[in-house]
Amino acid sequence: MKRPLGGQATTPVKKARVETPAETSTPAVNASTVSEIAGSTTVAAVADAGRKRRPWEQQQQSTAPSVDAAATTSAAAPSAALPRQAASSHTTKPFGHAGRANTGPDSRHPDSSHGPSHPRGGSAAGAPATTTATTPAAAGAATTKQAPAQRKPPSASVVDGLDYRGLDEDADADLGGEDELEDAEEDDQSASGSDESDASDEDEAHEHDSELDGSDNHDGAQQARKNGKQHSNNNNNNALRVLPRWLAEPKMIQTGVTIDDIRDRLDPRVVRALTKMGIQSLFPVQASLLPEILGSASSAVHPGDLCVSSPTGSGKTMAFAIPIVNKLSTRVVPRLRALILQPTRELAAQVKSVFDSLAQFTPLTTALITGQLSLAAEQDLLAAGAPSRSVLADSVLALAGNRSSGSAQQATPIVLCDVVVATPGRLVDHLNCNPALLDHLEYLVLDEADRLLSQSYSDWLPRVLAGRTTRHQRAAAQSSNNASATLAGESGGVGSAGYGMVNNSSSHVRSSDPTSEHCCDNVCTHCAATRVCFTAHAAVDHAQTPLFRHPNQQSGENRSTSSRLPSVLCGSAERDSVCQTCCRRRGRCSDGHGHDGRRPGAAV
Ligand SMILES: Nc1ncnc2c1ncn2[C@@H]1O[C@H](COP(=O)(O)OP(=O)(O)OP(=O)(O)O)[C@@H](O)[C@H]1O
Repeated sequence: MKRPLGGQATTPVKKARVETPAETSTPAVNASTVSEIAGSTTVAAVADAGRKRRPWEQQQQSTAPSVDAAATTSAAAPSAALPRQAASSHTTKPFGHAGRANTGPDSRHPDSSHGPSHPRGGSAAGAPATTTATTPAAAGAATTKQAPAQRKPPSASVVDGLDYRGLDEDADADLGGEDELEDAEEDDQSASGSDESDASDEDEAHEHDSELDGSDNHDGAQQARKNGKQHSNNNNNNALRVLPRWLAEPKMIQTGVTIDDIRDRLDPRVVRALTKMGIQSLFPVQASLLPEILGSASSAVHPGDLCVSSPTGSGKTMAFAIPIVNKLSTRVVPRLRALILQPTRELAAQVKSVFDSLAQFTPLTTALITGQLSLAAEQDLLAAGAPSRSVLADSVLALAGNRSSGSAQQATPIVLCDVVVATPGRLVDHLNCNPALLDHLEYLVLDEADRLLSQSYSDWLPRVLAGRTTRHQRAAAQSSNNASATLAGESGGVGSAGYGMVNNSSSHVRSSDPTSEHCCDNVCTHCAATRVCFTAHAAVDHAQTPLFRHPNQQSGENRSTSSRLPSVLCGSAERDSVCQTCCRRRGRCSDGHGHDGRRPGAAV
């Protein structure tokens, strides 16, 4: 019974494809993209509806359309093969355009909060369901002029759940901002017309839905802009801004960086270890960090504090382990120069194995201090570096004059391992036994920093800072050269005078100033791949914690010159793989995780 209609509808579709290749490419893309979401059956309905309008559209251009003609055309759209829902939509909508608008967005967005604005089934009499369709002439014009343009952007932009129409169409007007985050916030405010608290789930969903519901309005806004009279940023943002700028325009970093690209800055023994480990190219977080850190190390300018936040498994451990091993591999006298703190024993053991692998061709040793052994046994590890190196340890101790070779006890044990991976509680135990434990510390890594700082037991942090202070004061008192004078003037430097990098304040601002854009450059990495923001905005949060503040530093002191702790700070947890500043500003995490807006480390 419906077969003739269906047959009539099918034929023009194929003809349309042949006659206008440029136009047929758009429905083809539309069908393929929608099919991923709506399924092939619905796609056929959508595609057929679009194509079957063409004969009618041509008629619309030559003669004034009537409601009857439109109804007849739309009634011809569904074929017997179409699903009931699709057929119903086309039957009740007087115009193919309205029918498609009802079917398309609904099928693309299962949650479809805009559904009520397009009542499913409409009126039995075929009353227009949208404003566009209430005036036949206007509807005809809109259909013939807007249908091809309208199909392309929504289907291409929403298929992955993201909308980039603003980028494609308004790049000239929207890309002028300097502070992306601030711009995004302003955009949000201008779009919603209210304060930050309005940028909640509901508001964002409303924005999105409004964008999709008002596809006709969207086209109208496009047309208005093309007329050139309403070309202002505000209007564009109101019409097209769906995603915040920081999410729609992630910073892109160079990919495909290989070990060969940084080979000249790596110790050959480290390269050999990496090759043996099967690492040939760098993960994005490594490609972003390693050139920065290694370059600074080779030029004897310390990179300063770094705060990195990236998802679990993205390669952060290597990102800080490679430069540390590379730098320490040339040391002469073994001393504890790198301390990596982990929230759990298991994580500590994993990181130790990474350091062992990386340093396997170097004399560096790594000790695991997690409380799994007795305190005395761990002290032996620290003193010997490794059991196999006890002879060397004795020799060095003898040279140092701390004890004669073979003596049973020492007053102040010297730590001869180069790297210590510890849990905070056990570290404090050792600090109690040996206040000079961190005397030679150059690198402090707080891995999983948010977990470390959120632990109820956080006494370790002032103890570590106190250890730095002791060393700092001792260096200032014992030496009067420039380096130590600089140390005395700097609050927070734990680097020894021999390291020679804490006295170049200008070079420190670049990466130790958590508010600088360069800091963002250092750590904004995976956004493009994961569509989540984990930028250096988090660094601002971390920097506001006491972690970066020297005990003698006043709260109002300039952070860029005070946070001279030569460290690489990697903080991450799955919950915090989204920029927390953005979370607070948006009222939620962009990945759907809840966030209480509490500053990381606030409990400290
Ligand atoms: N450049 C690389 N090439 C190949 N594999 C790598 C590379 N970097 C790291 N890996 C591997 O990827 C895995 C995850 O790396 P890693 O543990 O460093 O990630 P992570 O971000 O530190 O994770 P977590 O947040 O759990 O600490 C490890 O098995 C590691 O060996």
